[in-house]
Amino acid sequence: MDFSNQLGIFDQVTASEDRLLEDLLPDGHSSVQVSLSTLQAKGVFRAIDCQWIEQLSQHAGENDAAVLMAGALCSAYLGAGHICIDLATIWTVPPEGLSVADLHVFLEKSGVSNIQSWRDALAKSGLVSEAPSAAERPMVLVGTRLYLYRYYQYEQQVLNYLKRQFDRSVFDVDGDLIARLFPDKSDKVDWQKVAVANAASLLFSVISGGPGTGKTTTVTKLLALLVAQSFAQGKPLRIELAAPTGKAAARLTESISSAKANLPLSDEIKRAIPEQASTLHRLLGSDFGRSRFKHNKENPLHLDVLLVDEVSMVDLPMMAKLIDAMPPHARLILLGDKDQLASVEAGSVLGDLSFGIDDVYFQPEWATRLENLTSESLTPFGNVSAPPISRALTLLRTSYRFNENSGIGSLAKAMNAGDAKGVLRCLQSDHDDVHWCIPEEGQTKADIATLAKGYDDYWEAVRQKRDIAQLYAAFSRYQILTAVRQGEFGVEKINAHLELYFYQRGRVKDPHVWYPGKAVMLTRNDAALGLFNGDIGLCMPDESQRLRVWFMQPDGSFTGLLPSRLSEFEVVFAMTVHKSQGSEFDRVALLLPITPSPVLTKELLYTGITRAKKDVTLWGASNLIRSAATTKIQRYSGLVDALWPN
Ligand SMILES: Nc1ncnc2c1ncn2[C@@H]1O[C@H](COP(=O)(O)OP(=O)(O)OP(=O)(O)O)[C@@H](O)[C@H]1O
Repeated sequence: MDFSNQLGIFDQVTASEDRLLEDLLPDGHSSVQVSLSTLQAKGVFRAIDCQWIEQLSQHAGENDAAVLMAGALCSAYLGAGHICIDLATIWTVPPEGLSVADLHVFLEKSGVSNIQSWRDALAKSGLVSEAPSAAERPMVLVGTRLYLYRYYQYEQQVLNYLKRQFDRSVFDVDGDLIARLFPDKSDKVDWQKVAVANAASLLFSVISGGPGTGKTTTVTKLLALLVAQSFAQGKPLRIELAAPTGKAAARLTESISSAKANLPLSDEIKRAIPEQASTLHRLLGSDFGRSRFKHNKENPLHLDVLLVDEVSMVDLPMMAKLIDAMPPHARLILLGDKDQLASVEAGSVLGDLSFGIDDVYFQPEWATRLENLTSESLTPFGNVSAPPISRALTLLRTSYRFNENSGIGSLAKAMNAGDAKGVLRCLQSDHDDVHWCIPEEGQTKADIATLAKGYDDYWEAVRQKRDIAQLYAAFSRYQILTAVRQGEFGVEKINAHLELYFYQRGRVKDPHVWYPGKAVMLTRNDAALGLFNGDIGLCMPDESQRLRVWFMQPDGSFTGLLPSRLSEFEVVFAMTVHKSQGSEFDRVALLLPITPSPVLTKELLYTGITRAKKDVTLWGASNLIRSAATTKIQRYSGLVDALWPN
């Protein structure tokens, strides 16, 4: 039951005052229920967290407030993207909306006087198993970390897979072929070449890099090397390409096919490198509505090599299921930008895997092996304290899209480094490709007319009834990105204002119905239509003048659907930065709210800025930009400690 609805005044109370509220609640409710309801009203817990705890206490008979409070925190943190909670961390870094003092009052009321007593209560509970016990209980305790059982299992699946890879033997790699693929020599280390030699040596590898660092170029050469080696051995490879969203899959298809054209290899080898990428859901055989995929340990994927792009968007459950479905002999190559926002759902797998890679390179003997294969000077990068995971990782460190003088490149670099002064300096400089719009004193609304201007070309294409491919191209050249969903500067209001503005300018006849040029984004996967959350559709008449919503397929073709067939979607002249992951646009307008928000982090701004290929305009006040640049997202999991022990 949601007690907080009965007591709106909870919003106002602090932990020390909520004792009074016990008198207001119906008889028979314990102080833990009061605390949970108070914390729900404060936004620390969601209704679902409290319901879960109520079930645990009613059906499993758990009455220990220390356990129930920890369970609710575990559930709430999962909702915020964490895989687990750490009792020791929470003790000093309380959840958003609570002071340390308040948290301690709540915990004391739950019988917790220190971290050890909290841990002891959990260890004693019948609801908690203590690792390495395999007992299946709702929660698992590992040191001071507490997991919901299923998430502990996901993490273990990933860790066990990685540990198996660390023990595997290393493949022979054709160094001459690598030299052919990378004919150019320079004084600096060619990290693309190193990445190819590294990934070709292993069954599991990660290639990470910022925008334009040549991830696709590199991986296309890697696939070429693997194909050429397999031809030499007379064993053709089954290669599959995948990405988390339809858009990202379409982009991977496009980039692989253009990168292939430049390969200095025979047509036979080029033909054997596939171009067609699918979504991870489709690859695994999504059984929409069920959490289990058709492909799993019992029914593994039929492939020898799997390349997954945009891995920063892959959450922990999806990664665990993917790994589960990999045949033991097959190679898994993960590609992505470790510094981008983590997945919408729980975990930050790519960030955790590549946690120390900025500073830690390879174990010395591995650096020597790669040096022999590539003729690159890698000895200086040998590091005795590099953990086994470091062997699987290569970071591409040079951007070929943004040179030293590029505004976007410099802005992204400063943001990524958390260098607030550098960010502001870059915004104030006279780079052609970076613009800064500062809200005026007292401004409460976004400047819709200026934001809308970026769509002039698109509306012209709509007016001229250009074909859908041209329309799509025009739409993809510009995008307004918002940091938040709600409020005057949130995506919902901005889209509503934009539609109204387009209506007032005569571009839209009636914004309340479907109209030519309406742009929508699906907000749910739709198995029947073969469409995915995040897919973008543009409304235009077909040959018989019936309005249809056109979606681009991963192969670049278009499917037109009657608008009535779409159920869950939203207008997408503006989209959130989260939804823009996996896409790039020539020009981006990145709109920040005018009041501080916890979502304003360096990862969010970095992701938004790097969606722009040619031009970015940042709308926001300097204090918010400064604070975002120095705020880093932290997602708790056990992966970093397990993989990067030093
Ligand atoms: N070693 C190189 N030398 C010169 N140009 C390169 C090199 N590697 C990549 N490029 C060029 O840089 C651009 C970006 O390369 P690529 O698309 O492979 O990067 P990416 O990291 O996949 O980019 P994205 O940010 O779009 O994911 C392409 O035009 C590519 O041809």
